[in-house]
Amino acid sequence: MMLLQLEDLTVSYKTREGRVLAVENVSLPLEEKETLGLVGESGCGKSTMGGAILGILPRETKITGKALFSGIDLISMPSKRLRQIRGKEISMIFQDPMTSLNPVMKLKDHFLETINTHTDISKEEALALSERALQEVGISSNRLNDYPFQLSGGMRQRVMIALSLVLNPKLVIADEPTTSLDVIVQAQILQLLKGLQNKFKMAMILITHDLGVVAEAADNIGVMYGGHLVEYASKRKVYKDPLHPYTKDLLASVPNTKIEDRELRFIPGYPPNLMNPPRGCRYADRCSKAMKICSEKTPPNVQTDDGRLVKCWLYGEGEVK
Ligand SMILES: Nc1ncnc2c1ncn2[C@@H]1O[C@H](COP(=O)(O)OP(=O)(O)OP(=O)(O)O)[C@@H](O)[C@H]1O
Repeated sequence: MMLLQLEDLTVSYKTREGRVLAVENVSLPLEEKETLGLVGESGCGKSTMGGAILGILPRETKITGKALFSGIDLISMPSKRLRQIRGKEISMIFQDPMTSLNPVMKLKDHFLETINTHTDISKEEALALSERALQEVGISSNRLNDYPFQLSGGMRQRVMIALSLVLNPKLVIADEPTTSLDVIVQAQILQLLKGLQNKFKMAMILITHDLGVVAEAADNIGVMYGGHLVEYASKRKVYKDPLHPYTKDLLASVPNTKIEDRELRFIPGYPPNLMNPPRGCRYADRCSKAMKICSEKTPPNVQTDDGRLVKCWLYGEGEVK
């Protein structure tokens, strides 16, 4: 069943210098229990999409379009109702657990706060729930009396995961959950997340600039560039047969130990400034396949017969949106 459906999601930040069009006309589905990997270079709008779904962007941010969660639109929902959903049905894990954990609060108080916001169970029950959540992430329950600084980076991220799972959400949005960790800990955390996701049957949006992370964990992949969703497909199709020139270039720029004699390429140029985005395709000035129309008109969202989406003039008019 469909858990989340984004429809023409558009987000612009208000700044003193003008509007920043961080996300434009993004539509995509997310099924129950699915992992969607959202990838792209820094500044392409990935975190903004997560923030829009969670309703945690600055107040003056303009959001249009829909984010239908079990059929109910989160974007137009009153903030009080959204607060009830956030932390319970949809939870989040951020890159740096130190900024999300309160340094002067013991771990148990973090858990109690989350649980008390959403349920009216007794303190004993809440503590028992917290202990179980900690054990799920491989941390001994006697750590509940510790402060965040008493834990290593990897353990703090485990605590964040336990906190995000404690109320059994339907969706977890994980924004660069392993980026601040060293490689071995990264792999462990990713494995832990996948294991818990299977066990608790939740869906996950995994936001990352690291194609290695999504190769490991995602079912479907959304590739973002300059605020646009330029490609959306199953992981297998994205890796085996990418359609968008940006996806191809991105894959070619990833070191792959399995293909030893391949030449690694980097993508020359820079992503566009979203304060004043170029007309047409955002990738046109870096794209080796660019045609005249690419810098004149925004490409359509082309829906392929096998359920993929690509936003590129190379694939014709498609279903023009
Ligand atoms: N609070 C804000 N006010 C104004 N502009 C913002 C704000 N947050 C993000 N932006 C801008 O919105 C665009 C998208 O940023 P976003 O953080 O969503 O991208 P990202 O792909 O998640 O990148 P990163 O991985 O670096 O966080 C960027 O141009 C960024 O500068």
